[in-house]
Amino acid sequence: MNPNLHNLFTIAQKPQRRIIGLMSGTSLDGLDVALCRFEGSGPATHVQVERFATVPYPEAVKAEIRRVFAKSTIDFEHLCLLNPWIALLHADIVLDCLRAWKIAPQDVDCIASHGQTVFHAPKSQHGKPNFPNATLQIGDGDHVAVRTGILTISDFRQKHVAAGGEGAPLAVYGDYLLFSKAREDRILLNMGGIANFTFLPGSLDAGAMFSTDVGPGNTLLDAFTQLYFPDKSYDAEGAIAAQGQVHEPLLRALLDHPFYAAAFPKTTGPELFSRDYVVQAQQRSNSVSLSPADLLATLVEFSAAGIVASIRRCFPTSDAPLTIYASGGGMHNPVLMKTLHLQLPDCRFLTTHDLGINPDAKEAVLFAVLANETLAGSNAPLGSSRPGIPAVSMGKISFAQ
Ligand SMILES: Nc1ncnc2c1ncn2[C@@H]1O[C@H](COP(=O)(O)OP(=O)(O)OP(=O)(O)O)[C@@H](O)[C@H]1O
Ligand SMILES: CC(=O)N[C@H]1[C@@H]2OC[C@@H](O2)[C@@H](O)[C@@H]1O[C@H](C)C(=O)O
Repeated sequence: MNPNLHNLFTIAQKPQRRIIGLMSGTSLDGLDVALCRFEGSGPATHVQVERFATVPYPEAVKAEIRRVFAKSTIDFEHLCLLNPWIALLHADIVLDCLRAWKIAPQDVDCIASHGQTVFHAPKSQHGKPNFPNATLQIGDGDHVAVRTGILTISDFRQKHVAAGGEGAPLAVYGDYLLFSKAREDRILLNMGGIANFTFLPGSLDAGAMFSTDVGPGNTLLDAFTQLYFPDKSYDAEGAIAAQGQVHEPLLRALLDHPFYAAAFPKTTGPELFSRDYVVQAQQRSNSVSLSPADLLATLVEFSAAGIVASIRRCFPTSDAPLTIYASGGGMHNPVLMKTLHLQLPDCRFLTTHDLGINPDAKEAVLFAVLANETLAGSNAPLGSSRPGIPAVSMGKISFAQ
């Protein structure tokens, strides 16, 4: 047998596995690195996050990624160069973390590498009838594996698309395995660049659960903060937005898009929710000369409105109090959180910390869960398939040798 396959077989059969989950999201703030210890798989998955770090990207790295990120016209050579460059950057960050944590690479069984999304194009967004759903993540897995010497599973989204999904959100698979609870309906709300949520029914019925994007989380807040305040990458604590007033006509114009009426599950990205999107809404609502504070206040309200409307669509009346477990950078924005509290007064807000997972680490952990399933789980982590949520295992395997 090829020794690589023998090694894979051995890892798959171990009672415990150490997997590093890597996530670099749409905010381009840095790489999340979660060292996880797994026991079991499927509904019997038990995960402990042994170490976690967010390693911020230097401005120069952000600038390189921004040259291709969510743009329909790019320098193609630059995209080609970024594919291995990002992989090597991520590999070196892993090696640095392991050194700092005093853990040898040989003591890690696998890296689960999301890579960097550079373009997301579900059919609903690209609108070209002869082309399928598509999404592109770069940061080649072979480069991560060879540089670190650690077996790497990467490029998780392509199988989802190939099997009928939009390539996102993949959170539903991990959320179901880690956070479902009998007799308790749960919402797992992640507020990254894009906001999404997973509904986990207390019935544990795999056919009833789903996750969906709901619109922008922080992406527009970051984009306009960076435009007006070039020395800031985001509006820390919502300090600028807190000084502004919501402009209602602009808010209505922002919400006037077919994405909001489309059925669940659905996905989106900064390709749609861009500066242009806001400028066009400003033109339609005669609000082009809004102050930065009023614009940011309106954009916070816009993010909150997408989240609230989607949750209300699932739960128009709240017979029993619904618990929302928040994660992602938006939970650190008090203005956004206050708006959500006000508009969902019947919901109880906790964070995934209350479920044993650091909310900043959650997405990186979810990719480690997907890798654990690919190694040791079944072919169908959810046990049943529903439109847009195919029952498939995900990720491509790269051997280190
Ligand atoms: N203290 C804070 N105050 C306000 N906003 C914050 C704070 N901390 C983080 N954020 C916001 O969270 C963002 C980062 O969130 P996160 O890391 O969850 O995004 P991501 O994983 O890149 O996105 P996605 O989940 O869409 O891929 C920052 O860019 C910023 O907008
Ligand atoms: C194409 C892509 O990278 N989508 C991300 C993005 O960031 C948040 C939201 O948009 C979500 O759909 C997805 O990531 C999470 C981790 C997911 O797949 O569940």
